[in-house]
Amino acid sequence: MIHCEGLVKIFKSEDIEVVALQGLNLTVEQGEMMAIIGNSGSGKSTLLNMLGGLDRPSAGQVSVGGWDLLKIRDDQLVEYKRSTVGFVWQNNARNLLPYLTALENVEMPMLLTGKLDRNYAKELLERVGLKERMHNKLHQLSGGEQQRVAIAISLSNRPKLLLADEPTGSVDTATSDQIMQIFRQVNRELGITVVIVTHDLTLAGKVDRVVAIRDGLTSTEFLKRNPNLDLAAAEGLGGGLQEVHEAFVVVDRVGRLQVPKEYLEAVGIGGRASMEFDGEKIIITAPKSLEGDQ
Ligand SMILES: Nc1ncnc2c1ncn2[C@@H]1O[C@H](COP(=O)(O)OP(=O)(O)OP(=O)(O)O)[C@@H](O)[C@H]1O
Repeated sequence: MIHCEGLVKIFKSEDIEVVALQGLNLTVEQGEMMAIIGNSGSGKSTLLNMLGGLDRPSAGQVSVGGWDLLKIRDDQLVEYKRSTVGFVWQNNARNLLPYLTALENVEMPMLLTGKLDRNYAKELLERVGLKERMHNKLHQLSGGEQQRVAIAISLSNRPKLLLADEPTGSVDTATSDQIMQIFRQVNRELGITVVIVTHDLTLAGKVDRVVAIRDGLTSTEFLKRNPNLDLAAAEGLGGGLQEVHEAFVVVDRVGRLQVPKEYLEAVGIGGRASMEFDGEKIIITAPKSLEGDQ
């Protein structure tokens, strides 16, 4: 569904250049539900904006569902956004119109694309558990309910890919669980690929695969130890990333990998390292010739 290779995004202003993505590789299979984690400034939102067609990459390869997002023309980009992706943000005010009802809010993007389907809009609101509230105005709904309307809106164009940027950032734990359950259902029942960007490690513990981004590159990948483990069981384990997942370092096609800074500092590696292969393990140490200087 998603394929990024050597993806680069550079922001340029007057005389400053920020390299937000430095050659990022990422593959997401159709029908996957996965999370992307990383510290503030690591490039998560930049990546999501590229995938959502909200911003253009500077270089590298990025394709989503057969669309080449580097070469895509502006008119094709409009079609891509209409037909392929749905977006959920932390700040749902960006998606919603307060003076309209929940149902009218879901119908609005359908009206704009000339594809009004009231029954489908109602079905989506039922899917997110708002059957009884669909005729309420937005300001009569709680923050969590509004976020669920935002999810229904993101599905109104029948996307193949749902992108969520900190979707539970401003709701309580119970609502956050409810939202994750909705994502899981949408993923399983409608076959929509779901990519969630988050800081929240307990949230990340509830998906099958987590990819960590550091300095605009994928660094570590966490895979669920037991893919059959359901959400409730994962919660019983604390739902944390380490309990549920096993961590792997990401090695790209040409053999590059990121060694965590703490490890490098602990063994005193600066600009160079020695590497040995003992037939089984690859051992990276501080350069032999410099050992005396450490
Ligand atoms: N429009 C922009 N112009 C200039 N620099 C930008 C722009 N957008 C992002 N950046 C820079 O790119 C880098 C990555 O930012 P990004 O927002 O993708 O990080 P993030 O991981 O999503 O962070 P957060 O979790 O705080 O949202 C940061 O150094 C940021 O300052």
